[in-house]
Amino acid sequence: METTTAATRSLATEAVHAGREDLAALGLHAAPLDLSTTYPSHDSRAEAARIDEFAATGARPDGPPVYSRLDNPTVARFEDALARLEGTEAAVAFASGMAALTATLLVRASAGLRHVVAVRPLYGCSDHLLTSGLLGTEVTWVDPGEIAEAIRPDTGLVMVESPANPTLAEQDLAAVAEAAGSVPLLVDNTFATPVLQRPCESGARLVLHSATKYLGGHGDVLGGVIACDEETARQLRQIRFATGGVLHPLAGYLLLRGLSTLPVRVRAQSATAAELVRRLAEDPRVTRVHYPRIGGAMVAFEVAGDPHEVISGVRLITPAVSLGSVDTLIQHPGSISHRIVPEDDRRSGGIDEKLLRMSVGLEDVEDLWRDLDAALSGAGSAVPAPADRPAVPAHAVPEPAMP
Ligand code: MET
Repeated sequence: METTTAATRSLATEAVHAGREDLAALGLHAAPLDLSTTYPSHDSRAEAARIDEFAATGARPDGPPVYSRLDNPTVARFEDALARLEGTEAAVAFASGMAALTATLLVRASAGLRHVVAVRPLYGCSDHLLTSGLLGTEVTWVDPGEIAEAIRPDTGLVMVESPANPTLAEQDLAAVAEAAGSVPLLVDNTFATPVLQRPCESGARLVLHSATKYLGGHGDVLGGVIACDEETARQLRQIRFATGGVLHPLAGYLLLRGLSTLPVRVRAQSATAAELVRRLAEDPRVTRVHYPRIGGAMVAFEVAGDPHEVISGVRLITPAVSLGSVDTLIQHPGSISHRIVPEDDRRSGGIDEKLLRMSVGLEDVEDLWRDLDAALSGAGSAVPAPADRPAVPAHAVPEPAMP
């Protein structure tokens, strides 16, 4: 049931082996980290030919690399592994998820297809990039049922995020792909990860990840990636070379390592999230809980009281934007992740001002619940801000008991 269409090996096996098949033959166990920005060659005729070939096709150059804005072997390992997990022919990595989305929009706009049809909510900065028209694109925001009728001759992309940031609203991806017809569908799969959902199996042509989140998994690497067919990957590589939004090789190294534990992290974090959802749903201090049918480690909930008091009250849970790390994070989308989206647009995307978004980590569920329970009661709301705080240990909340 976990097999990908591209291989007979299970997802768990691919997570630890994909992108590393040549290591034993190289006499290596861990993937090498190649930090070279440039590569020596006495054969400039051959280098010229490789550059010509890349400019003409966007295919990954054969032979020795030329320059790291064009191609990097460590990043390529991460790309190969992610493509395998998503069941796509290729993947192209970028400096961030926003760089990945930018490159996708530029690929389509450079073909004269500047119009995008999109469904709210999306991650706040994705919404902003489309709404602002910063890249010369134009967006039509629609309900899922209106996609087909919104498509125009110059529509280059249909975009959805499912489960969506921050409400966890889900789309029927097969129905959306059907409605998109011949227009490529881009699905932001950051929240689900390929462990829970592989959008290309439902007809999506491109899958976007903020690799910063679950793929990296430890809150210490910024990156983005598009998984897609090789023809699209070639266009994305050409845009990446021209605009320079490359992933750093150290980030590529960390992301490849992060993929090894992605299936176990997602499963363990999802089990804890499901238990927290059960408790939140029964709690009178919580007016609504959002949790997707496919599961996952993201939980969103609306509180009866002041959501800012919950943020100020957590002690074990980190009050910070971002998600997908081994530790639990909580944030107020109206103030941070979706602040850049105008309030009316937030509302039309179902983002209530009482909504909190929590990314559940690998801590013990009882420790998390104790912290959340205290924060919901406003127990920590009287604690002064760090600058005014007397010299007490930062971890005044008891350390989690070890089993
Ligand atoms: C800069 S705000 C958001 C970062 C991240 N994409 C999130 O949704 O948390």
